[in-house]
Amino acid sequence: MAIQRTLILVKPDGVKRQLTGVILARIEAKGYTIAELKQVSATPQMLAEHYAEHEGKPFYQPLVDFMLSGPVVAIIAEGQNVITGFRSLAGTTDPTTAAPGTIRGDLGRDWGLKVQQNLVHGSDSEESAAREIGIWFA
Ligand SMILES: Nc1ncnc2c1ncn2[C@@H]1O[C@H](COP(=O)(O)OP(=O)(O)OP(=O)(O)O)[C@@H](O)[C@H]1O
Repeated sequence: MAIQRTLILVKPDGVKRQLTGVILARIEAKGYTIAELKQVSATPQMLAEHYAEHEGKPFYQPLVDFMLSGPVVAIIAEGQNVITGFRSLAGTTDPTTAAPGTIRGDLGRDWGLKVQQNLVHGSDSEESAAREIGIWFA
């Protein structure tokens, strides 16, 4: 498997809870390289592109509003199988049931939080990674 690049976001809940460093440490400890890193305030236009596949779903607008609620940290990570590997490191979408040992499983808290407050995003395919890197690192 060739070296891949993926787009990772530390979502506004992760930034507000000051977990950016912990999340970066887990990415680096896995052996992935941080190729690019920046804090960004997303725009509605960026989020419309990023979440285009979810447009029309009931959670779409709450998700967009949440992603506009504070800065995010955008990361390009590189490594062998990093696309699938990071999603495995992140854990399943819902932090309340994500496995221990994963970012969402260990750091997601049951505060009656919404599913969208799941700390991180990671691209799900090479096509998504290329598209999303274009949005966040235009
Ligand atoms: N049922 C839901 N209710 C509220 N928010 C949701 C729901 N399903 C998904 N989301 C939000 O939309 C995001 C994108 O959904 P998707 O199904 O692509 O999840 P994912 O692949 O686990 O997460 P991501 O793409 O952010 O890494 C999720 O990370 C979550 O923040």
